[in-house]
Amino acid sequence: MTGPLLSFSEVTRRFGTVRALDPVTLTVGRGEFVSVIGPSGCGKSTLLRLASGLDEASSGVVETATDEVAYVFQDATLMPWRTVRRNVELLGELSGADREDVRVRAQAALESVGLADVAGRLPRQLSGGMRMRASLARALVMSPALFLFDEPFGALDEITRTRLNVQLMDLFVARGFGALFVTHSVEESVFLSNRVVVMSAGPGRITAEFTVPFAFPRPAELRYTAEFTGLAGKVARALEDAS
Ligand SMILES: Nc1ncnc2c1ncn2[C@@H]1O[C@H](COP(=O)(O)OP(=O)(O)OP(=O)(O)O)[C@@H](O)[C@H]1O
Repeated sequence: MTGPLLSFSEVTRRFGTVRALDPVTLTVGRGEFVSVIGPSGCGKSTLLRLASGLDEASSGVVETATDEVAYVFQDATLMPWRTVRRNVELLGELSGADREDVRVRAQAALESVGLADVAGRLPRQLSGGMRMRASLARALVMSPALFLFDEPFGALDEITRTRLNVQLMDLFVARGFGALFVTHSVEESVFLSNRVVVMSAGPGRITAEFTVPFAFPRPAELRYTAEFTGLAGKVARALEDAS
């Protein structure tokens, strides 16, 4: 299939008198990782809700070229009484897929996020980073074509976050999904993305867009190179201008 996986064409969203989004035009291609960065309240979560169908645009058109969409939140939202494995199997179970097939896919997803050894534990027996990896594995079971991420690593410490960035990038390279990734971290956005979109608030609109030229897979050390810090500096300046 050709054409973008996700597209916003001149999309606005109003809540009463609040203009949450001014016309926003944005696409995510197949196998493309796009980050959205912007000050609090600029409409990032609104964009994701529109993309997922949880909310409707006031005007303009939102189109997704796939039904296989996964939504990953900052809160891992695991069921506390289910083991990690049973949590990871949950979406497969709910989809009515064959039990054995779900078990095999869950095992593969657990292995791909490095949680196979702790699959028998309950969520409260995991660290915050492990819980987020379990949340990712649960989404991966459905092999989504499009991932929507709402600040998935925002609550984690810097070292864990950096590790999970590398792990997510590896998954992106291996699985080739498209992603719309909301973050407050400039470094994270540049490290993960093909493209970084900067939004400003009041009303939310796109004020800058950067193409990230580094080839995948990207080594963690990329962050310390002059090319990386130079581009991150440009994104940071655009973010300051937007705030
Ligand atoms: N259901 C709603 N009712 C009224 N106003 C809303 C609603 N949802 C969002 N808004 C408003 O729309 C604007 C954008 O909100 P949104 O949550 O998309 O911002 P955000 O960029 O994700 O913020 P943050 O970075 O703080 O999570 C804000 O002004 C917010 O108050």
